[in-house]
Amino acid sequence: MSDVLELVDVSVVRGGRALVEDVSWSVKEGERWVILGPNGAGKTTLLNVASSYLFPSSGTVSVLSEKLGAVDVFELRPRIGISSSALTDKLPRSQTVLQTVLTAAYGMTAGWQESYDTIDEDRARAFLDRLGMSEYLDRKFGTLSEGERKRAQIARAMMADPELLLLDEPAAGLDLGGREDLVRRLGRLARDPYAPSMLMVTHHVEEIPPGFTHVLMIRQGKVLTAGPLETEMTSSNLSRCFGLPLVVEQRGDRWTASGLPLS
Ligand SMILES: Nc1ncnc2c1ncn2[C@@H]1O[C@H](COP(=O)(O)OP(=O)(O)OP(=O)(O)O)[C@@H](O)[C@H]1O
Repeated sequence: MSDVLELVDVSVVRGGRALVEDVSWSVKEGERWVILGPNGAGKTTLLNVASSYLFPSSGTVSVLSEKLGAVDVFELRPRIGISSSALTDKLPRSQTVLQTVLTAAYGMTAGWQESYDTIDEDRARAFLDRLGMSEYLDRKFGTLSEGERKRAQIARAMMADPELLLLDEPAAGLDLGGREDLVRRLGRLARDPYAPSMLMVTHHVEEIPPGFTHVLMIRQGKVLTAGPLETEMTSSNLSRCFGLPLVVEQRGDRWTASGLPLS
């Protein structure tokens, strides 16, 4: 299996402070990773490195077998699909949902032409359908609810046919139904052998879709553990990660966690 991501001794320093420190991490083709950690732990920083938008202060990074610093990032970035609230904020609110997804095929955030290839339009419709957004094609992106926006963004990230899909807190702000709907759809994607390798940042083990294979836990910029979910997703690791006693359980193909009662 080839390397999708290889970080060796990576640190990102800003204002004299390490946001992530000495991170070594390897992601192989086909793996689906969840990145867990408390607020400010460095999860988004890691994702920004993986997306090639942030270069490390020290250490080496290879993304899709290309070494950062030795590759033209403008050729690398179209191979990576990103769904994040930072990107949502850049998408024009007055564009339709269909246009919002279609523009991704051309590496743009805004539409600049009136007509698109039928084949691209068909793909955009198919991705939106897969995310349960068929009824929203002509709606203005800015009028969507939080959950609808998230689903449209994931369809958009898939549009460029990425080899690596990065999801930054895709279920944040969703109600219980919206979360469960999204987790099921992401689970279907995760189990699709033709789907790209996936990295997903979250705060909650309940949001880990079925079919995800690995977990990286990070705290204060340092990796606590990285490996298969079945061996690394333990109460002890999760308690160290979030800094309080937690019990994690697997129920079927989902995870739940809760704090121990105060004595
Ligand atoms: N450009 C910057 N300069 C200085 N500090 C920064 C910069 N960007 C991020 N940080 C800090 O780095 C730390 C890690 O940030 P990051 O966004 O990676 O954390 P996170 O784990 O994604 O957090 P959250 O769960 O709250 O989204 C935070 O303390 C943040 O304030």
